[in-house]
Amino acid sequence: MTTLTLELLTKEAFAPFGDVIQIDGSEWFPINNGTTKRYHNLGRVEVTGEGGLPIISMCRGDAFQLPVEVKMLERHPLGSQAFIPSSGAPFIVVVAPNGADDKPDESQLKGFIVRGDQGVNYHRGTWHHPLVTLGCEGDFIVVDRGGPGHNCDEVQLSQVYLIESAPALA
Ligand SMILES: NC(=O)N[C@@H](O)C(=O)O
Ligand code: NI
Repeated sequence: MTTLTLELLTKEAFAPFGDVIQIDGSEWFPINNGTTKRYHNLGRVEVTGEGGLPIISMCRGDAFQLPVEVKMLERHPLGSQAFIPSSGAPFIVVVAPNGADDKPDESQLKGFIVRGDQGVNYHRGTWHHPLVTLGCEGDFIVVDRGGPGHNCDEVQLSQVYLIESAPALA
């Protein structure tokens, strides 16, 4: 068993894996006669494959408590997948680049603690752990691919990675 240390989520650190959907630090322009700030194009929705279409869903994640065991990762080969908190719950994101064997490169496994005002948009094919809402139940808006075809590869990791702590959230 190996300890996985979480880091705070930043756009830069997450860039190889996807987009960070947040207002803080993002550019905006005025719309609606100046009464609304539009934070435009914070994430790229990708949909491929015959009959695929972008859909909007919601998820209610159970409250996980530390320590959290990471035993598997998944990826969606046909589309991106975004999780945007709608109830302000923090969550844990675990990602890995693809390895030469077309499985997660565990040597580059990364874990992030995500504030309840940050969302993530996994690029198509990014290896990630399913939703882990931390400390309380959490509601999320999910934007991903609907339609026919196989769109979820799951892989058991070579060992269990243990998340025992998380940095304090600002
Ligand atoms: N399938 C689904 O809605 N969620 C998972 O893909 C996940 O990443 O949590
Ligand atoms: Ni997923």
